[in-house]
Amino acid sequence: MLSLSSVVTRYGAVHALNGVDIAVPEGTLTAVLGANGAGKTTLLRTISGLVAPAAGSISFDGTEIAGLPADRVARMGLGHVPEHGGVIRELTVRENLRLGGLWRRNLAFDEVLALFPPLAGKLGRQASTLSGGERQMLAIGRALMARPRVLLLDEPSLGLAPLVTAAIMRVLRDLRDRTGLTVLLVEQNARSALSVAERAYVLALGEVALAGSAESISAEALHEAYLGVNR
Ligand SMILES: Nc1ncnc2c1ncn2[C@@H]1O[C@H](COP(=O)(O)OP(=O)(O)OP(=O)(O)O)[C@@H](O)[C@H]1O
Repeated sequence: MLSLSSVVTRYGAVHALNGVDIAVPEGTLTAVLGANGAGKTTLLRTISGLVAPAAGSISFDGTEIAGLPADRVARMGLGHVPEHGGVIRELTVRENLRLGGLWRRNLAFDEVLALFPPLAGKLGRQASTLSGGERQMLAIGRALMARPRVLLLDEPSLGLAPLVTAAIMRVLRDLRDRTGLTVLLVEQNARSALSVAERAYVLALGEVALAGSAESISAEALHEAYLGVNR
């Protein structure tokens, strides 16, 4: 459904992505792991049109989307939850959710609240008063309001306690299982991501250092790929 081929993204002289090939099959949860600076955020920003790749191809449902503006990519059905969620703290939970579905007639309000019960009782609360976990739920909920076909998630576990992270991962798994949503999950928290993903890629210095089914990626191989051993 979504596939990247030989994608290169540069910031000036820095090659943040250096010829990346990644395939995200429809209805699956694919994880991209890697250390700080490996290129994970750049990968999602390149897919969603926030930065244009210098080379390579990104195909979404057979359409070439590399370099298209972010609003067009979003309307095609790619929802992006940025690092730290991008929730607007001054707005209420309800207002944040409404913003996510602004250009959709058929809002997914009740479905989103059913997925994240803690938000249902706090619709009138300012987002700044939420806990870290609730804010991440709101960020994911806001992206779901636009009824995306693919959800791109940038480190949803960042700064969250293990139990809260586990709850978020369960929601992602349920979404995939019940609605067939396709998810590309970028994480430093390899253990959490591998517990719900079918396939995983490990990025190191802008390149895919390791790829395979989630079960096939051993702790040792992960460690080596993170540390750049044998490179
Ligand atoms: N706007 C920018 N200008 C210049 N260099 C950048 C910019 N954004 C990222 N980089 C560099 O590109 C490389 C990849 O960064 P990126 O943020 O994609 O990695 P990451 O894996 O998401 O790391 P993190 O987990 O810290 O967010 C790093 O070397 C980073 O310093």
